[in-house]
Amino acid sequence: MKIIEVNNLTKSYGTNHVLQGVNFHAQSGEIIGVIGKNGAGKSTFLEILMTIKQYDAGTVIVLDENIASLPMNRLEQIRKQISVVLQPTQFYKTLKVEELLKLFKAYYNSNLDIKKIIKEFKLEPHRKKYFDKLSGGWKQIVSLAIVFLSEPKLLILDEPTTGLDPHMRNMLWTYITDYNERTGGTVILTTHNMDEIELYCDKVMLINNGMNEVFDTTESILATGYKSIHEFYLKKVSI
Ligand SMILES: Nc1ncnc2c1ncn2[C@@H]1O[C@H](COP(=O)(O)OP(=O)(O)OP(=O)(O)O)[C@@H](O)[C@H]1O
Repeated sequence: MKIIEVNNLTKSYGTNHVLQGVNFHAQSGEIIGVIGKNGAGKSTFLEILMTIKQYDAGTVIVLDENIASLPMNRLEQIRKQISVVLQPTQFYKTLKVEELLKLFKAYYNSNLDIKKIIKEFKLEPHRKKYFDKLSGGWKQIVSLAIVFLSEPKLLILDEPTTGLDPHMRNMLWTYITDYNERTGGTVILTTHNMDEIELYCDKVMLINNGMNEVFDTTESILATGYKSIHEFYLKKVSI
């Protein structure tokens, strides 16, 4: 199955030509990091893959379907197989963490054990707290725990580790890699943390000047002589 295939993708906001011919593909089971400087177009690219943002030209195939020509009911079926990190909303104010997880477990018809999720995401001390009263990092952790409840085929995460302390980052990556090994699910994410790309991603796409300047395995990039992905990034991208 073609999880994702993107050819010659372009997207402009007025005269700001953000994506100018991006080519990208993701196979089942891959973990791919999308990198680039602030404003490079990473979130725009991910939102197009999530099928929530219009694009100007090119082909975008998600889970074997060309999303340009799909009727709304088919698009909805595709969206059900994709998980994205939910933004905290007003709606969560009235719910405690455990209640929220139970609600989404029912919504996703998930077989996962809430107690296990609470343990794995280190949420025991917070399970009876109102979501709204949590710190930003813990809200992020709860949002991520909800994402995994759906056991998606394709997981799209925009800067999932931003704002998390080192232990929580480590926990999240353990969970992502475990999910990936267990279910064969594909993960596409953005991060500004090059160590995470080097440690955990199979492939990396660098968006620079609107193009996928590099799209390769982290191993191949390092084999060309860079000491680290961090060094690769600094040498490739100018301020
Ligand atoms: N809805 C929008 N309307 C107009 N311009 C937008 C819109 N969304 C994004 N942009 C612009 O498109 C460019 C790319 O933004 P995007 O958020 O995709 O970049 P990014 O690589 O994710 O950046 P960052 O690393 O800072 O999060 C920026 O110049 C931004 O100002």
